Amino acid sequence: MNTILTLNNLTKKFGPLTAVDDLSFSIEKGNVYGILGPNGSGKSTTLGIVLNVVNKSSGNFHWFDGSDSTHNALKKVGAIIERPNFYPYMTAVQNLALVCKIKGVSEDKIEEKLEIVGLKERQHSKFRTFSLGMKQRLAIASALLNDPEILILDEPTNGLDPQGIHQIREIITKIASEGTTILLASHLLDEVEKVCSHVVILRKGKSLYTGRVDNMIASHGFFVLQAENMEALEAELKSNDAFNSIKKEGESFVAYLKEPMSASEFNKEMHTKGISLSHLVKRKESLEEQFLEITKNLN
Ligand SMILES: Nc1ncnc2c1ncn2[C@@H]1O[C@H](COP(=O)(O)OP(=O)(O)OP(=O)(O)O)[C@@H](O)[C@H]1O
Repeated sequence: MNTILTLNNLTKKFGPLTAVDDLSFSIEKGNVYGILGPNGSGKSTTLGIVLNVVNKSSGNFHWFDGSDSTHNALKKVGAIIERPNFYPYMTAVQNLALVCKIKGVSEDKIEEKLEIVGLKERQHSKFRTFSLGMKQRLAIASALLNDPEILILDEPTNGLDPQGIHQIREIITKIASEGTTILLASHLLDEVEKVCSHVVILRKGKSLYTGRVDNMIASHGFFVLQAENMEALEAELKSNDAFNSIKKEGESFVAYLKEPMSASEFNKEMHTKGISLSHLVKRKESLEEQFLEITKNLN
């Protein structure tokens, strides 16, 4: 049984607004999935539906092979879709012990899970003394207490400082490397590129792209370039992090972008580096245009 979650033509309407529009994708075991889209694109609503807190309007979804009720299947799912909510005057361990009682799982795992999220040393500190990043990490430990098949996170790094963001991303990567499937919603392209193997890009509730992140990155387009000084151009392209690869084609270099960049941006950058381009053409696949349209609203 390798499929964790399947969505078929899932749709959610709030009055006249279609928040999730005919969405279909599946989640396979062992991968890290990102649902990427700007605010209001339907990420949280999608998560809410599959977690049984929002009613769908049409379409369907099922967990695992579909033989269990959603209610039972969700016992194998760990999810954080709201701000972590623990008792401020209780310690990390005491809060997790309470979660174990509520979920009906053994307290044996508390130490191991605190270790995974880097909170073992602070296990006896009261929740109210925790930074936002620590609170988020405790929430992850809490969601892991029943050894779920899949961990679901809604905007896991929202509001955190750069160090907190880095820690959370490292923890997600570590949990995934140990075999837990992950589904996270994010409005940050950068986050999805860093953490996820697969992505569903949403705009206005519709999926624009579903597939591997590396295939998506390969479709940012490419520049066809010539310069007065081709050696200087080649050296610059080789050292420029914006490109996946470069190749010589006739009199030109072809440079494949790994991140969105317009021709005029690149031209300006070359100009400031003293490289005068005599030929600059950008070619892009249609996905890239869709992608840029989404990402211009991000960050
Ligand atoms: N309970 C509700 N009643 C009416 N409209 C809603 C409700 N919940 C969400 N919406 C609308 O559905 C659309 C999708 O919202 P959703 O929260 O799923 O998007 P999102 O991508 O998660 O964005 P954000 O990151 O801002 O939460 C938005 O236009 C939102 O205003």
